[in-house]
Amino acid sequence: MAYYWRTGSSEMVTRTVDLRSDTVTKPTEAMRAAMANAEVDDDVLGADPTASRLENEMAKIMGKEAALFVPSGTMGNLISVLVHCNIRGSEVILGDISHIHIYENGGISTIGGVHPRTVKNNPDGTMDIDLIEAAIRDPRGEIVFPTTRLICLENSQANCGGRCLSAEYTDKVGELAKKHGLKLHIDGARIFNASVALGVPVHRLVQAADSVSVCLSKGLGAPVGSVIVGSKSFIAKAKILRKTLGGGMRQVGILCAAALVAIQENVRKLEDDHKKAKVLAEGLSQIKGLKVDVAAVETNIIYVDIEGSSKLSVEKLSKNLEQHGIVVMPEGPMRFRIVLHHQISESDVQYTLSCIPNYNVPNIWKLANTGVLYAKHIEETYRKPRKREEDD
Ligand SMILES: Cc1ncc(COP(=O)(O)O)c(C=O)c1O
Ligand SMILES: C[C@@H](O)[C@H](N)C(=O)O
Repeated sequence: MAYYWRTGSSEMVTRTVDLRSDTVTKPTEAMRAAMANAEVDDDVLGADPTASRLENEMAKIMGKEAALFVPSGTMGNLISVLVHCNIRGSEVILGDISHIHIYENGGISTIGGVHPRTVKNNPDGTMDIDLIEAAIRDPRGEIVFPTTRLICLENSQANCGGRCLSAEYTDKVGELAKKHGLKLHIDGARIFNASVALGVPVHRLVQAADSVSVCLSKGLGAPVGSVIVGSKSFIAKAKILRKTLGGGMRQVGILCAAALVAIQENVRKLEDDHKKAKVLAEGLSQIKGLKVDVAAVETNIIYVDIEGSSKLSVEKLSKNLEQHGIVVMPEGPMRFRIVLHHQISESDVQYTLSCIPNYNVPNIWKLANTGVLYAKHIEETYRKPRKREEDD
């Protein structure tokens, strides 16, 4: 949605700063060109050549034997859990605020008949390893207990604010899984964000995992899709389940072509997303009535709490921001979420801050030493009609 914001003069300024999620990016010109020229074939009857290229590329990058393109991260997680837990009465251990448990309609249970066993997510995105071990069912109790078959991690952990799980922590969970004959799946919707933030290659971060679901449509900026990676035999079973769920698609190379561009062009932009998130979090933390844990902002996600004493509310603040063309994701009456992505520029960050009530502009100077644009530039930038920006 484009918003009109009347400036002091007669011009109208059209500007949208969409901070709801990193799923909102629009395909770049390069992605659109790749889609238009994609080599395609029927990916159900055989193999779409562009889909195969993407799958081979992703398997290599993630250090796994094979990969499979799927329409969404939700389907990627569902397929992975159901392949690992293909026996009735299976149970999966996962975080109590993990995406699989909170935002996927309970699909592992409603469709897969898999029982979730939650362990509390710590603020840093981890689950205590001793609590994971304590949650593993004792096989001697089989007459009353489900059977634990899988542990799921999420890296970065979105509901904890995009916190990153280290390779060492993941390895420890992997060792625990092996010790008990379990499998390990990682919801790696934003695994590339974690990799860049930690300075650890993705294949190292997921080394201990039997399967990973990687979103192409988030920070990587592809218009659609995810990829699951794992062993050849895992992917063979996943492919059948994908078809069962209706995820087998025909000339899917059109979507995979954009994803290949995303991998080539956007991984290198993630560090900037994280920097902008930090600057924005820093600026927000200085605003009376808002609470932000700046230190906890490790990647591209910021959670903002409105203090009870403040006259602000999420409803009021969102309305105010929307009048300036800025959209955020409400997470409750006094909490909202902001997610940075490659189509949010540094000046968008400063513009957002300058549109928040109680924000005293001089603070921007304080932020200036973080290499952020000056208030004057904002004045110039937002006071004249802007050209349509394709690739910010
Ligand atoms: C951590 C995490 N996992 C999985 C998903 C599901 O991805 P999708 O929206 O493509 O189904 C999301 C959502 O965006 C997510 O944030
Ligand atoms: C809302 C949630 O489902 C989505 N994964 C996001 O982060 O935007």
